[in-house]
Formats: sequence, C-alpha cells, structure tokens
Amino acid sequence: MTVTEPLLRPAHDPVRSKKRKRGEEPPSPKQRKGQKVVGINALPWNEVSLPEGLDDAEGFFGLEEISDVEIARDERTGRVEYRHLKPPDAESPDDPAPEENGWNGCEDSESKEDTKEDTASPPTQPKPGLPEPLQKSSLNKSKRKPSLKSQRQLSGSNGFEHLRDDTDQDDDVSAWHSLELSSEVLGSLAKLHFKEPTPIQNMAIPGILQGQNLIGKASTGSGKTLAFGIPILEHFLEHGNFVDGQRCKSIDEREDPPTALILSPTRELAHQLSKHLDALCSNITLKYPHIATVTGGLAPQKQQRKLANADIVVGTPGRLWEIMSSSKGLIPWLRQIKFLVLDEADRLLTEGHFKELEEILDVLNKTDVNNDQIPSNPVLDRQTLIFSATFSPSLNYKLSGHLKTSTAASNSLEPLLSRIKFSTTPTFIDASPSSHLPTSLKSYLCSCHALEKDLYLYALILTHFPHARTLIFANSIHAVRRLVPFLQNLDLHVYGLHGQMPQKARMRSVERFTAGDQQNTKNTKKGNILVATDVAARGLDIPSVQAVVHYHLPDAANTYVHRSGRTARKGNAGISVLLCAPNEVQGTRRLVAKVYAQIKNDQAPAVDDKGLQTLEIDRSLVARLKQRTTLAKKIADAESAKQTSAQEENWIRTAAEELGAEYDSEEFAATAGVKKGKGKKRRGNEQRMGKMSKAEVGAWKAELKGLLSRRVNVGVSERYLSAGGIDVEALLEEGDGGGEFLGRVEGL
Ligand SMILES: Nc1ncnc2c1ncn2[C@@H]1O[C@H](COP(=O)(O)OP(=O)(O)OP(=O)(O)O)[C@@H](O)[C@H]1O
Repeated sequence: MTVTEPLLRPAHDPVRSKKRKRGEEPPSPKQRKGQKVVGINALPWNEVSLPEGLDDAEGFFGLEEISDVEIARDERTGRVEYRHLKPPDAESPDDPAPEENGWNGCEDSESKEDTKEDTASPPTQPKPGLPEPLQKSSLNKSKRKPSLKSQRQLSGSNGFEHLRDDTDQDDDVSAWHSLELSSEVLGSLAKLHFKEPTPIQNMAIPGILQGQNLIGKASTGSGKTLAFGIPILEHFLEHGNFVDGQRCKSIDEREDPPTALILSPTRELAHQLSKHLDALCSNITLKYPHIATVTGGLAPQKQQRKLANADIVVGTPGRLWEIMSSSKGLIPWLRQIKFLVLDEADRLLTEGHFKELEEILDVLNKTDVNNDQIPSNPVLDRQTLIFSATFSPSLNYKLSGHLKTSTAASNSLEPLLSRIKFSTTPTFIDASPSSHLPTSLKSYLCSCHALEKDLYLYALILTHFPHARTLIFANSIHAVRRLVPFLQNLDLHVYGLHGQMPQKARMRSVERFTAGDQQNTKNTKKGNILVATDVAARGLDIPSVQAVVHYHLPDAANTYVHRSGRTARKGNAGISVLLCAPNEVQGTRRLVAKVYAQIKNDQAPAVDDKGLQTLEIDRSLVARLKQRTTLAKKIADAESAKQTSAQEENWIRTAAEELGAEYDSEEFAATAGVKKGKGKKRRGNEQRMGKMSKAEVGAWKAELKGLLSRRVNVGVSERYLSAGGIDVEALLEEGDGGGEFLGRVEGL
C-alpha cells in the first residue's frame, strides 16, 4: 500500500494510512530501488504549521504529516515496514535532502523540526549562489558541496542567523589548530566566523578529547556551550554509526545509543543549546547528528519519537524523566551515553530542581550485569562534564547576608562532587578566576522610592537607553503580567516571558525580542524590551542585549551574575542597573560586592562596593513623566481587572452550572467585594478598576496619547549642558514621532 496524500499524525495518535488516489501510478520498481525500508520514526515527518492563534491548544501543536510512504508487511516476520518513495529531486524546496549519492533512506529531519518549531517567522530560504565553503577551505580535503539542509539549519530566527555563511571567504581558523580538531569541525568554525577558541574552550577541549571528566567555570557569554559541544561532535564523527560515510540508523533505532545527554535547567536554554549545536554542525552534511530536544510545554509523544532517533539528547530534567520513566527501553539505551553534561550545574543541583535530576542520575548510573549491550557499570564508560559561571557557595547568599540553601561547605565543589558519580576525579578548570562577571559590563544602582519603581523604570528607559535591546527582570509572574501592558501603553515595544505562558508563546516572545531591531528599531528608532522572570536569567544568548534592568532585586548574588550576564557577551559593552528602594541599598551593595570581590580559594569575600556605581536620574525630569506613567498604569489595571473578573465570573458560572446551582452575577459582584482578609484592598481596587466604563478608559487613552505625542520639557539648565551630560544634538533634533524624551547621558 502506498500513501501519496499527506498522512497526518496527531502527536498522540498512532499512524493511520490512506489509500493511493484513484488513477495514481503505483511506485515503479525504479522508484523503490535503493530506498531502504525504515522504522516509522526514521521517516521524514513534517510538522503541520498551524494558524498563529491556535498556539499549542489541545495538543494540536506538534501535528505532523508525511506523504509518499509505502507500507508493507513482511510475510515472513509479519512486521510492518515503511519505505519513503519520494526521490530527492522531487522533495519540496522546504525539505531538501542531501544532494549526493541519491536519497538516504535513513535520514530524518529532527534538527530541522526543532528549528521550525521555534520559529514564528518563515525560515529564510538558502541564498542562491551561496559560496561553497568546503571547496574554498584550505582545511577541508573533501570537495563535497554543502547540502541545502545544512544551509537551512542555520536559517530562521534562532539567534544564529548572524553567523550564517554570507561571505565569499572562509575565515582563517588556524588559531584552532593546536586543539587538533577534525576538518569537518574546523570547516564549521570557519563558517561561523569563530576565528579563535575562547579561553574556556582552549582550556577544556583538549582534556575532554583525552577522556577527562571536567568541571568548567567561566563567566557568562564566554562560549561554554562549544567547550563541551566540540568534543561531543568530534566523538560522534569518530564513533557514530555510519554506512558508506553517511549517518545511518537501523530499523530498530534503539540499537544505536546516543553519544551525549545534555541537561539544562530551563526550556529556553535547552532549545538554545540544540540550536547552538545545530550551528556547530553547519559544515557536516551526510554525517549530521540527530539532535533531540526534550522539554516541557511541547507534545511528549513527538519528543519520544525524536528521542528514539537521537545522537545527542538535550533536555530539561522534568520532561526527560517523565518520558524516561514511562518508556521501558529508554533507560538501558540512555545508560550507554558517552557524555553526560550538566549545563548551569549549580542551578540544576539546587534544592527543588534536584528531584528529577536525581532520579535520572540514579537510573543512568545503575549497574546491570544481565544486559550484554550495556556496560555493567555505565559510569566507568562515560565522561561527565559540568559547566557554569557560578559554582561558589559564597554567591548563594541572599540579600540578608544568609546562605540561601544548605550548600554551606568549606569546599565549593563538595556539594557537586557528592551528588554526581564520576569515573575518575574530575579536573576543575576556571577560565575566569578573578571575576564572575564579564569585564565589559558596567554595573549601576539607581535608588528610588519603592512605590515609584514604575515611574523610574520608564524614566530610565527613556533617558538612558531609548533605542536599546533591554531585558527587565522581575521576581514574580504577576509583575511581568502587569509591567508588559504598562510599558506597552507608553508606546514601547515590549514582550513578556514567564513560566506560566504556553511554550509556543514563550518561544515567540524570545524570537520577537531577538528579531526586534530588524523589525522596528530601524524604522521607528524604538528599543525592544523583554520583561521576564528568572526563567530568562540563565544561559540565554540573545545577540546585542545592551542593558539589563533588575526591576526587582535578584534573590542571590549568583542570580545577579546570571541576569547581568545576558548583556556584555563576547566582549561587547553592556550595562546592568539595579532599581533599589532606599532601604535596600545597603544589602544590595553587599550582595554585589560579593560578585566583584577577588575570589581566592572561595573565601568569603570582603565587603567592597567597587564596580557598582550610582546612577542618578534628574528628579525634575522624572516628575514630568509622572502623568504619563499614572495614566499608563490606570489603563493597564483597568484592562487587566476586566479580564480577571470576566475569567472569574466564567469560572463561577461553569462551576454553578455543574453543581446545578443558580448563579446571579449581580449577587456575585456584590459579595466578591466584601471578602475579608489578605488581599482585600487589592481586590477592592481591582473591582473598582474593573467597573471603569469603556468610555472612561477611552478618555484616559486619548489623554495619554496626547501626552506621548508631546515632547517632554527637559528643562535643561545651563549648568547641566555645560557639564556635558546631555546630548545637545538629540535635544535639538525633531522628535522621533513617538514624542520621546530627548537627551541621553553618555558614557554608560
Ligand atoms: N570561539 C568563539 N568565537 C566567537 N564566538 C563564539 C565562540 N564560541 C562561542 N561563541 C559565541 O559566543 C556566544 C556565547 O556563547 P555561550 O552561549 O556558549 O556562552 P556561555 O558561556 O554558555 O554563557 P552563559 O554562562 O550565559 O550560558 C554565542 O553566541 C556563541 O555563538
């Protein structure tokens, strides 16, 4: 039987076949020839794109289809087999197959799907006439043409598009030669324009290639991902399952264990790690490893399918454990990995996060003498690699000066070492022994009244980085939900990110924030803002984030390091500003001093506010912005209160209907206001705001629009001007159309 129409596979349904269309030719023997019979998971499934509004509703996110599949039953074994009939030249341009040696029936499109899944905008088509880096490269002996697949894997809005091969010349990568990497990997590094290894890469790669276990510390944005990614890829290229030089999986994929399992504390970081590794494979065509990303928020069935075919598994512990514990064959298969990587290890190992990781480590380390395939002690057969920018317990102090967790140990690595089993004592590498933060980062503290943080936040954005890509951190989901519409009402480009958003919306926010300067900054000169909880604090590598604002103070010094590390990456300049109420200033200075203190043998650092400068904002300017922020806040509150009360009412109506009780909306409104106890005032306010009529809110909006269209009188005094703190040209320039505040303090 041949399926020529698309065969749809909902994420949770078994495969159903369709008949060949009437009048359609059965596949010719020629078509069949050379096309291998493969397992269902090795077929090149394509994700069905859904309309934007659907998000991942009701499990439809992850729906996949396939066409031109022949399904046959082996008469001898009774086994159902699959053969994909579409020859490579008939593949759609969106799904090109490797060009050489005909179609490889063993290929899958895991990595492509990962990229697609994370990409709201359509993927960039490969550029016509793209140069042939392999032919030009002096390092590559092979004259193979790069496949369209490898070009596509670098396209799309994944943060790596700036790395795409868009030059006529390969970069000189001779600085990598001492690391003795393969020509494939060197070719990829050339394509990525990574001319030389970063210090952590220089220090970590040789040892890992020699088989060491390793704990690697280096400041944020210093290239830790490739420090472990390169040796993993080298191992895969040397030992992977290749037939005639092509990556191949047998029908029973479980026979080929994956090379590496990489664990990350957040979903965004896991997806980013996959893309980063994908980019590293840009020069590798037929031996391309399958990278499976396993995180919460996406259909588990689809991830299970991807897992079965994976060479490198990247995941968050929660979802990975969910899949592992429900699938019998997976555990012995994963036990055979050659590399176990814990990225952001100090976070993964903190209490609360550790439970599922502990389960995973337990089963991965378990000895099994009854299984021939699995080494009786799997720990001995694998390398364990651990990375972070912060390992020191001294950074785990709260503002109050107490340790946040019970990891108080004389030796900072002790807690780690006690929780993880290594085959041999790991080597500890510290690529930034005297600093936790990138040297190109400037840190500021801006003091304001606790109730005026919104106003100061707005003033800060307008006065200091109106055109920048800015990341604002808040400590609660509620604060993110409140700040996003507040800033949007002030005509700023703002997106939100927190753990209660559907995964697809989370990805979209990061993509839009990342793509922002192409979309709007060029045209409107507006900046681009992401308001996030600490889900964005670790590992996210968004290009050109110029400023980080801590709207709420970080809970510990290491959180400060990771949040601030979203800017000033790869030696670029960046600023980090802490918005602080007067009573918080002292504790904050103490906390940041821990970060800046010289670290020697991980002693408790001396209190030292070196590195943290005070940022003053002219209070008379702030006062002039107050009317705008008051209106923006009132509009945001009214709209959110309306939404909340509609949701609550809906919920109560449904519950009443289910109980067969009568529901009176007026009675509900009356009683809701008289509830006593905590939150009564807030509920009262919400009710009041929810009752605002459309006309009243409309009037506020009109008033705010009027204010935003007028320039703010900066009231610059002669003294201020002569002091050189104000950009006079900007002051005299016509407004940007948005009625923005003019003037900018240089030197931040
Ligand atoms: N050798 C190199 N040359 C130039 N750029 C590089 C090199 N290695 C990595 N990069 C780039 O540097 C950026 C930061 O790398 P990466 O995300 O691995 O940093 P990190 O140390 O893991 O940061 P964090 O601690 O915040 O997770 C990425 O955009 C990556 O592509």
